[in-house]
Amino acid sequence: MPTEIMHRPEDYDREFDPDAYLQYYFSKEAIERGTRVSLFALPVFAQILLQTVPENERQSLLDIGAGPTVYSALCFRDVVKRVYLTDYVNKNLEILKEWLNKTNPYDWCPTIRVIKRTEGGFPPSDDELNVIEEHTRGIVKKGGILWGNVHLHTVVPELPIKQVDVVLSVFCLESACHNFDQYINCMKNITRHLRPGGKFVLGSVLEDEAYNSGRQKIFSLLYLTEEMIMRALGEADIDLESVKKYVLEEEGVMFLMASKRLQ
Ligand SMILES: C[S@@+](CC[C@H](N)C(=O)[O-])C[C@H]1O[C@@H](n2cnc3c(N)ncnc32)[C@H](O)[C@@H]1O
Repeated sequence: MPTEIMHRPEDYDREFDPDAYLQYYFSKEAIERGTRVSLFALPVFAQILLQTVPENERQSLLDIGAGPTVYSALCFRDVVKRVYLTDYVNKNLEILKEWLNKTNPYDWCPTIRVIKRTEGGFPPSDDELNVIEEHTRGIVKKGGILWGNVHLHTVVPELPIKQVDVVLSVFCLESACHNFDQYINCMKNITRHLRPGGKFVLGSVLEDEAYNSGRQKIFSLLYLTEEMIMRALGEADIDLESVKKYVLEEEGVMFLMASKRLQ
């Protein structure tokens, strides 16, 4: 048996394959094989924001480490007016731009169907799916597709700090960090974009050290416990009393939403 190569955080630009990732996690077959837990958690958080935050306080959302995926924008399409999708890997940004310009054949309808199922109501028609995707394109056009690096003080250099209403990051930090000190630092970097009182949404793998990014290309993960993540959030000005979290032990993931402290 060949030994699998373990890719490291510094290998993303060279080794991450957006097509393999989408195929493995978001193709019709993958979605039917086992639903992505993100597609359960994010619509629930979106609904909470819709019901509890006044419209003028939820104008913008920044997804850090979106990869080639647009599901965050799909889930929050009725919550905010502008979505910024960002990633470190230029190949991912190219796929996102192709989606925006409708030149990428990738089919997001299976994902939208699952999001709609979580949201409740009747199964959507094909026309409804198209309307949802078009509306989502509109809010990403108002925001943008931008490069970012969680190791930078200003993660997305084109965006000012302390301005965004909702910062979201799913399965990114544990991919990008070698050790816990780096993780804490990156957590501070990403929440710096959030305005005081803004909402932070995090999806994280728990207690694992590697994942398959598609076609058996394995990347390392920083081993994290729930306690470590809470400690990092506390150091990054997140109000720990405000944390609403879902821990899915079987899946080895945690999703949470919390507020940034007012000062
Ligand atoms: C496991 S994928 C998650 C993608 C997407 N958020 C999702 O939920 O499917 C990890 C992502 O983190 C990005 N990433 C890795 N290092 C990064 C860094 N230093 N700064 C920003 N993003 C990074 C990768 O390019 C990749 O898109």
